[in-house]
Amino acid sequence: MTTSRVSGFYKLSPEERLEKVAQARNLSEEDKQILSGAAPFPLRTANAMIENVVGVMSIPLGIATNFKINGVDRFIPMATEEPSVVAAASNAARTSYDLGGFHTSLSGSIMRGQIQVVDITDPYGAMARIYENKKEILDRCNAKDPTLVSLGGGAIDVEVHVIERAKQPMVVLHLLVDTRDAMGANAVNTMAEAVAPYIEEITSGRVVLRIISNLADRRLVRARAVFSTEELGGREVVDNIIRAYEFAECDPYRATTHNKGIMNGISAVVLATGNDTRAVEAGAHAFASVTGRYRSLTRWELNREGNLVGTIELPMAVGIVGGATKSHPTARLGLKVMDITNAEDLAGAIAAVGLAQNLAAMRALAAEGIQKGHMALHARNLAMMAGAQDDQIDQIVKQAIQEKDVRYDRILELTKQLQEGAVHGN
Ligand SMILES: CC(C)(COP(=O)([O-])OP(=O)([O-])OC[C@H]1O[C@@H](n2cnc3c(N)ncnc32)[C@H](O)[C@@H]1OP(=O)([O-])[O-])[C@@H](O)C(=O)NCCC(=O)NCCSC(=O)C[C@@](C)(O)CC(=O)[O-]
Ligand SMILES: NC(=O)C1=CN([C@@H]2O[C@H](COP(=O)(O)OP(=O)(O)OC[C@H]3O[C@@H](n4cnc5c(N)ncnc54)[C@H](OP(=O)(O)O)[C@@H]3O)[C@@H](O)[C@H]2O)C=CC1
Repeated sequence: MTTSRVSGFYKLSPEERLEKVAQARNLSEEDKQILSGAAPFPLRTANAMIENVVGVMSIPLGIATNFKINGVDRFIPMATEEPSVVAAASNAARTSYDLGGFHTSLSGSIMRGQIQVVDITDPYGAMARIYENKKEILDRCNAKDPTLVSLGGGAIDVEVHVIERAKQPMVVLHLLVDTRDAMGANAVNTMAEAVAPYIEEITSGRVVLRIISNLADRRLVRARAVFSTEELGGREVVDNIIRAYEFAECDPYRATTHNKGIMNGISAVVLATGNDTRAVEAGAHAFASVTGRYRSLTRWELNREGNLVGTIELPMAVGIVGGATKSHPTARLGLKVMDITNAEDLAGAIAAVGLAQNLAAMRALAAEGIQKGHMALHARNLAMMAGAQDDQIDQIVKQAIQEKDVRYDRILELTKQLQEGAVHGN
């Protein structure tokens, strides 16, 4: 892989950017057609993916630059409708590049399936009977997914919880399943449904729900990076970033927006790789409140050299097989662009983007304010809304930024002026 540290990538045309990525990653002509949207997403594929299909909806796909993750340079595909997100991620990653980039780890690839058992008279007796029959439970589950077992995964353990606060006590069996390179919801749900009649037999209770839990606390990803205080704008800016982080740690109103900023990056990569954005988002927000207080998913501190150290920790249930990861042609290429061939590296890359995204937003908030960078990029959107032609957008945006007036009204005026001028000029 050539370097991901590409200065001025954003100044190239979309075709030139694609060519750079294609050269670095050996993309074929067909790959390029798919990524650029020149090869339309087949309706037949869409119709096989969801129900009542009438068409497809396109979302822009950008490439974040400057990411070095565990010593490997990676281009990061991001699918998002929000301006300044890709720029921000690239901007923050840039300030960590020369200090070694991002380092990541994953606690495992274990998901939890929950089996809820009600109408039980002796919940603690039932709990004991489940543990006594653990081997048979796991064998029955694993018989349902020989592929997963052959890959070193499968059901590996059970946990039993008694919920006493319910109107009637209930027993909840957690099936712990190593889903390897798959997100695992279908695999886990299949096992949970298959084993439920046996659980009823053991417990003399009645099973109601049999479903995966999205609080994937046995699949925690962690990322760490050191960011250059000098490149972030100096000690005052960095001190303000730490104050901003402390604000999020202590106040749920701020923490929610802080974490939304993190998810700007995370959801964009999750979507670009065909993974389930809702599963990751639900897991992230639940994890942010497991202590009983909703808090930041990141932590920020200074190292001995006075540089900023950022860390992030959250559940990351993503796969490189299963779901839409292989059936969606662009998602498949998302992994190729990143040069990722296992779910662990994918989880690490997503966490790195979340960390960078958080820093970029906090730096802007703690220095010049978010609107300067964000609105300058949003202005292109506004110009298009105002009816500007492709060759008029740059001029209108430049003028609005110069005037420090990036509002739709003003951009509409500028667009009209330019278009009337062009008509009169004729
Ligand atoms: C927007 C920037 C990056 C400009 O920042 P800048 O200082 O004008 O950028 P620069 O010209 O000095 O360039 C620095 C690097 O940024 C990147 N970059 C620079 N411009 C572009 C561009 N047009 N397209 C793509 N990449 C760009 C690029 O990597 C470039 O490196 P180079 O290529 O020159 O070596 C900066 O102001 C920034 O990081 N802002 C933060 C924006 C942000 O966080 N947006 C998220 C949406 S707001 C939100 O939803 C979340 C929030 C804010 O509420 C969360 C929270 O509250 O915590
Ligand atoms: N609450 C939630 O989050 C829910 C999410 N979903 C959806 O479930 C989907 C994800 O489920 P998932 O189980 O991952 O998808 P799949 O069932 O499509 O894929 C998983 C299967 O792929 C096979 N496989 C092949 N290679 C590997 C490998 N290297 N590692 C692991 N498995 C491998 C396995 O066996 P085999 O070949 O036998 O299939 C495995 O069971 C997503 O679309 C998600 O939206 C569904 C319900 C609820």
